[in-house]
Formats: sequence, C-alpha cells, structure tokens
Amino acid sequence: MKPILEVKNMTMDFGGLRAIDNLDLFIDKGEIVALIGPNGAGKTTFFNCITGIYTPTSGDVFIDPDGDGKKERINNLKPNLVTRRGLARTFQNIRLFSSMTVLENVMIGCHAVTKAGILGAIFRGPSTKAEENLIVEKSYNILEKIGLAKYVNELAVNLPYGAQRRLEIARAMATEPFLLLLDEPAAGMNPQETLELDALIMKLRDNEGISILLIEHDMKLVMSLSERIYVVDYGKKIGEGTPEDIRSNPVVIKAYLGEEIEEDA
Ligand SMILES: Nc1ncnc2c1ncn2[C@@H]1O[C@H](COP(=O)(O)OP(=O)(O)OP(=O)(O)O)[C@@H](O)[C@H]1O
Repeated sequence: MKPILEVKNMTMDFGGLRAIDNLDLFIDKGEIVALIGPNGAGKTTFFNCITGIYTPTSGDVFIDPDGDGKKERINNLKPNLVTRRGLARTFQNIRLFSSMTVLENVMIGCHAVTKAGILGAIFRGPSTKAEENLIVEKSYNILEKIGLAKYVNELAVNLPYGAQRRLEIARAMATEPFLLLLDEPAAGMNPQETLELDALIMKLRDNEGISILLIEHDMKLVMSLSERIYVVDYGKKIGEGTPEDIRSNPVVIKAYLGEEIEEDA
C-alpha cells in the first residue's frame, strides 16, 4: 500500500520569510496523523499549500486515494479542484454560513462536488431538482452521523459553539473526502466538547474509512488520537514519530519550552 498523501521537499516563501522549509510528510490510508508546532511554525500555511490556496514555492504534493501507486501531482490545482479530488478541510476560525440552516450548510458542501455545482442549485432547472432531493437526503444522513440531526432546521448561528465546529466537519464530509484536514478543530472547546470531538474523529476514521490530518494545540487530544505526529518549528520538521517518540524527544520539548507538550497543561 502506497501513501494516500505524499508531500516532498515543500518550501513556501512569503517574500523574505520562509514559512515552510523543505518539509516531507506522508499519510497512509486510515491513519490519523497530527501536525503540531508552536504558533507561527507554518502549520496552516502547510494546509493552504496542500489545498490549493497557495502554490508552494517548491516541492511536490501527490495524492493516491486508493494507495495503488497511481499518484497525481496536485500542486497547481485550484482549491475547488482539490476538493473534488477528495481532500476536504476545516479552518482555524469558524467559517459557516451563519444565516443559513444547519442542513443548508451541509448542502453547500454537497454542491461543491456535484455536476450542477452551487450556481446550478441556485438557478435550479428541472434536471437539478432530482439531484437536489438526493442532496437533502445525503446531507441529513451526514448530520445524523455527526450527531447534529436534532439541529437540522436551526440557523447555524444559533448552535452551541462545539456543535458549530462539528457542523464544519459535517460540511467537509459532504464533499466525500478520502482525507480530511482539520485545522485546530478543538480550539475554544470546553473539555466535554473536546471529548466528543475525539470520539467523532475516531468514528469518522473507523466507520467511514476517512484518513485524517489534524493541526491541534490540545496535546491531550493529539496524543490520544494520533498514530503518528509531525512536529514543525520555523517551517522545519523537528520531530516525527509515535506519541511516545514525540513525548520524549528533547528537541520537541525544547521547542515547546517544556510547557505545551504537558498534556495536563
Ligand atoms: N499570506 C501570508 N503572507 C505573509 N506571511 C504569512 C502569510 N501567511 C502566513 N505567514 C507567515 O508564515 C508563518 C507561518 O504562519 P502559519 O499561520 O502557517 O503558522 P501556524 O503554525 O499555523 O501558526 P498558529 O499555530 O498560530 O496558527 C508566520 O510567520 C506567518 O506570519
């Protein structure tokens, strides 16, 4: 089995600032992998380079959804095409359509990968009506899986914070990804919400077969979920391995000044 995502020698410069410095990373099918590092280490920039928001200065991004060796280089694809290839992401700050319902937010995710697209859904003709019914059904099913079905007709803005964050995951799921990129999914959550998120991410992997790459500062969550962890600092990889390897890696501990790596902190 080949990796489903392979990043080779990625570098991203913003003028004189090297935000990512010759980074390699891979993800195997069914893995939950974390990308951690101090503030400003380059984690979100890395996601932006993988998802077509930025074109990396150099390096390659390959996907191979089935892990069968038929890999595709996706560096130069626009974000909507990256989504269509099966990479979905959430953002550090909540980006929901707050005046739309929970169901509509997920439907938007579905439309991102349908033939008619989002415009087709707005100016709907007869051919898109049948598709629309299927999308309502599909969206509802996703909400059930994510535990949000009870909010289906609520406006997104009225949801509790933790549920809004889960709705972002539901919308990403609607694009039928093989790989989900989560940017600080637990940010701002209380301990109970974080526990529920932990269970949800496990479920997505175990029941839906989706591989996951997450950026997260909550070390307890990272250590509990991840099979492997990459640590970056100033854009460079400074550590890589299992949670046990990372916990005891002196370079990593130094980068965190011995603070955040403490899971009880
Ligand atoms: N569009 C941009 N233009 C210029 N500099 C940028 C841009 N985006 C990010 N940077 C810089 O690149 C570096 C990495 O930023 P990035 O947001 O990727 O870090 P991060 O690891 O995600 O941080 P955090 O954990 O705080 O979210 C920072 O120095 C940041 O200021």
